[in-house]
Amino acid sequence: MIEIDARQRLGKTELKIDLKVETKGILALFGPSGAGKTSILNWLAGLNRPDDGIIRVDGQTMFDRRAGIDIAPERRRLGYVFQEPRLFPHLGVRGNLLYGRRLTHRRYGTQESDIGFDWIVELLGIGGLLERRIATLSGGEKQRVAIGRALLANPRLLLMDEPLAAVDVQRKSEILPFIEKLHAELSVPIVYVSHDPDEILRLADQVALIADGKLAAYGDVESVLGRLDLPNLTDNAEAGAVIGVTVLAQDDGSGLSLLGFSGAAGQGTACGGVIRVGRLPHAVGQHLNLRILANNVALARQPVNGMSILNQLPGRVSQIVASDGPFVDVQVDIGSPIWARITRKSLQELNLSVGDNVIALVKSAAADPKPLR
Ligand SMILES: Nc1ncnc2c1ncn2[C@@H]1O[C@H](COP(=O)(O)OP(=O)(O)OP(=O)(O)O)[C@@H](O)[C@H]1O
Repeated sequence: MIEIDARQRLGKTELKIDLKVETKGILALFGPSGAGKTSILNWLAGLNRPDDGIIRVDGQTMFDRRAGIDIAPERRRLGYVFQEPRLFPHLGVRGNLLYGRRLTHRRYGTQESDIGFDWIVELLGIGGLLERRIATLSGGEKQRVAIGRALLANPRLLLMDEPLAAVDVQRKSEILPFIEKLHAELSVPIVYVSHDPDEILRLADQVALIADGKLAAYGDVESVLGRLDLPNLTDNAEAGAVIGVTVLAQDDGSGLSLLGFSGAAGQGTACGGVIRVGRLPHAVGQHLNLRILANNVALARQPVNGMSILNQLPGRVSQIVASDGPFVDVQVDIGSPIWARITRKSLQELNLSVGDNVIALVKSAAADPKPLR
């Protein structure tokens, strides 16, 4: 369990967080630049001290202002991966990796790290780099070595501060699968800072949305990324919904993938269905998180003939949220809730109310699924 109940004045921002979460899987700290995400990570690491409050990890008090407890960073048994890999230039790849392990042995007297050297090297795909000098590595390779070094110190918790922020798109797609593998194959829980909704969609189990120094929302990926007010609370995230789907089939003829989703039990509404999207590289049977942006969903009263949109999903209107301006957001329960952003004029012309049956029209190109573990 990670327990944070602390506050700190940081320039103009008052960072004040009350958060208790299970240390399990990946907790994402998500939010716009300057929201306070890194400062929270630094509270956990002991690199930054709250003005008041407590920080506990798995029952051990790391910081308690009033009790005068402030465990030194190196005694907290936390791994830290920074935006820029901070490797020792003189040690080489093997030397950097062994440094983490030696440190653990010296500090905690363990004979052998819980996490084996060979296994980590294989998991991170860095076997071919062991004898290389740090200066000869690409940004993505350096970051993988930095992750390996942090893990070989046998941390109880791995802190990652936007580890993909400093690498280009190509490298990002090279490193992401390794972080997914860490999650799948290691039991080390991770606190992962990011402002990128795609990374959150792909990696997170739980999301704490931080905005202006406060916890604006906390929950699973579906509930946090599915918030209508997401654009107001983040830099760039559009409003939309996240639904869990399974790859049902690959249609080579049409170049499309068929994704199945199931209905929410006991709601008496639609019982799930199939969404067609552009061909995905995933195997049949794989579970994915599919994010459908509200701007990519239209509504109709009846099934529509002679139209380019392939996905016509029957559902029922469950919420209508008006905002300033010409648009309204309509939530439709197609088995899972999705959002459609339509004009106020269309809402009037369709004469829609909560409880009405509608067809949600979802463009195949709109979907951007991310694998779930
Ligand atoms: N030592 C400090 N003194 C004054 N202000 C600070 C200090 N450290 C951070 N801040 C301010 O506190 C706020 C939160 O910073 P923090 O780096 O935690 O945000 P963040 O969400 O991680 O942002 P980013 O994604 O840009 O790294 C910012 O407004 C920052 O300028």
